[in-house]
Amino acid sequence: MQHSVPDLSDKSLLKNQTYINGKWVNAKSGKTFEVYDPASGKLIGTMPEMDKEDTQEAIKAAAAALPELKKTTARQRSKWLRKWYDLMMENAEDLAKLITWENGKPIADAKGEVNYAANFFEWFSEEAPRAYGDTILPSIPGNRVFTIKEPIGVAGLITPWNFPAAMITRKIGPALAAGCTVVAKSPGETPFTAAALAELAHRAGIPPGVVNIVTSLENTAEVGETITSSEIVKKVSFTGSTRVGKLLMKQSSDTLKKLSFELGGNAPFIVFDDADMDTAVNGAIASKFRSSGQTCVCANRIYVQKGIYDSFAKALTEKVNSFKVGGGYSEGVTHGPLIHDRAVSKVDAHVQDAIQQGGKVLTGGQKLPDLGSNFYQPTVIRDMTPSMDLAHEETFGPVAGLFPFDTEAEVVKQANDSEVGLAGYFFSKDLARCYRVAEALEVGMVGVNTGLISDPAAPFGGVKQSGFGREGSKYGIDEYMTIKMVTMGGLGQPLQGS
Ligand SMILES: NC(=O)c1ccc[n+]([C@@H]2O[C@H](COP(=O)([O-])OP(=O)(O)OC[C@H]3O[C@@H](n4cnc5c(N)ncnc54)[C@H](O)[C@@H]3O)[C@@H](O)[C@H]2O)c1
Ligand SMILES: O=CCCC(=O)O
Repeated sequence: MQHSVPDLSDKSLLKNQTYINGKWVNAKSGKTFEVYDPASGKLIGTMPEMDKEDTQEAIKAAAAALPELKKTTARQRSKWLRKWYDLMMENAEDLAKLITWENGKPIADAKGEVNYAANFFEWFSEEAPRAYGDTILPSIPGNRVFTIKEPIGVAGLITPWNFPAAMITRKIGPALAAGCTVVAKSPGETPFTAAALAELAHRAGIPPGVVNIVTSLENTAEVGETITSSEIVKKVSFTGSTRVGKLLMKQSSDTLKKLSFELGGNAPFIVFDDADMDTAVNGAIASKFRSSGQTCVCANRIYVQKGIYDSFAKALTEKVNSFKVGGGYSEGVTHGPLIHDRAVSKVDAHVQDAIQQGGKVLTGGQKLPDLGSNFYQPTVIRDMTPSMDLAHEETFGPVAGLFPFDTEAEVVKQANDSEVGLAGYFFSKDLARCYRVAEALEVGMVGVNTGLISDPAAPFGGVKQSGFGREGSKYGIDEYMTIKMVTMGGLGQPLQGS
C-alpha cells in the first residue's frame, strides 16, 4: 500500500542501538534484528539482538546504580519523573509518529497513547514523595512499632507491542518513584519507541544504570530467562499473554521473586434492555475497536439482552460501516492494520469458526489484501453461541461477536464462565442493577456505562488467570516496595522524676 512516513522533527529520537548504563550500545555479538512497518511491510530499521551476556551486563549496570539511587530523596526522583514527563509532552508529535510507524495505530490514537503514557510519569512523580509507612499500636507493653517502605531492588520489566510507550511508562514510573533501578525488555515488534523514551530519560538527567533497555526478537526467551532466573533481579513485572506469564512465573520460582503480571483477558460486555442505546453503542465501539481490537481490555464477548438485540446490532453495524481502515498516517483513517500476519490468521480463524457454527456476518469478515497483508475488515457477527472459539479465547482483533441473552443471572453466569478475569463492562440505567452486576462479575476492572476504563489514577489489573498486581493508581508503587517493620522495645517507662 502507499504509505509515506512523515519525518521526525528531532531525528535523534530514532535509534538503531539500545541504552545500557547511560550509553548507546550494540549487542556484543554484533547481531541485529529487523523491524517492519505493519502497514506497508517495509523495513523500518534494525535493533541489537541481545542475548544472555548482554542482559547480564544490563542487570549488572542496574545493580551498580542501585545504592546511589537508594540514597536519593523521593523528591529528587519525583523531579526526574516530572522532567521526563515534560520531555515526552514536548516531543509528543515525534513519539506518536514512531508509535504509528512500528505499531500501525492511527496517528490520532498514537497521540492519545503518548499522552496516556506520559501521564504515568506525571502520576508517579506525584506518588514518589507520598510512600508513607505506618505507626502501629503494638500488643506488647513497652514496645513501639513502625514500618518503612523500601525499594525492592533491581526490577525486570517485560512489555508487549500493543502500547509501545504506555506499557513501559506504567512500569518504569512506579519503579523509579520507589527507588528501583530497571532492566526493561522492549518488545521485538516495537523497540523504537522504547529507545526514544530512553533518549528522553538521558536528557532528563536520570543517572547511568538507572534505566537500561534490552532489545531482542529471536532471543526473547533467552533474555526472559536471564531476567527471571537472575539472583540480582528482585522483581519482575510482565504484561503479555497468560501462556508466557505462566512460563515466567515458573522461571522466577527458584529465586522467589516478587511478581506483577498483567495477562490476557476475554472481556464480557453486557448491554441490558434498560441501557441508553447510544451510550452502549459508543461504549462498544470504544472498547471493542480501540487499537483495532488489540488491547487486553477490549470487549471480546458482547452480550445483548433479547429486547434490544436487533436494534443494537443494527446501530453497531452502522457505526462500524463508517470506519476508514488504512495506513495510520493517512487522513481520515480511523483503524490501522493488525501487528502481524499471525494476528490476522487468528482473527480470521475466529470468524470462520463462528460462521461455520451459524453466526451471521453483518459487516466485514474478510482480510483486506489490497491494503496489505496485516489488514482485516472491522467485523460484526450476530447469533453467536457459547460453543464458538471467540466465546472462550481472546480474539485480539476487530471482531464484535454479539451473543443474545434473557436474564441478568444467565448473562452473569456466562460472563464469569472464563479462566481469565481482566475487564468487564455493562450498560444499564438501573442503579441497583449497577451495584449487583458490578459486584457479581469476576474481573479486576469493571466499566459501568462506559467502554473506556484506562486511567493512570485507577488501579489496572486482573483476577483469575489474568494475573495479579495493580498498575497505576495509589497501589502501583507498592508493587516495587517492601514493607520493613521495626519494633523498638523497652520504651514504656514512666516519665523520669515521676
Ligand atoms: N493485561 C494486560 O495489560 C495486557 C496488555 C497487553 C497484552 N496483553 C496480552 O498479551 C497478548 C498479546 O500479546 P502477545 O501475543 O505479543 O503476547 P506475548 O505474551 O507473546 O508477548 C508479550 C511480550 O512478552 C515477550 N515475550 C514473549 N515470550 C517471552 C519469553 N519466553 N520470555 C520473556 N518475554 C517473552 C514478547 O517479546 C513481548 O514483548 C494477549 O493475550 C493480551 O491480552 C495483556
Ligand atoms: O492492552 C493493555 C493495556 C491497555 C490499557 O492500558 O488500556
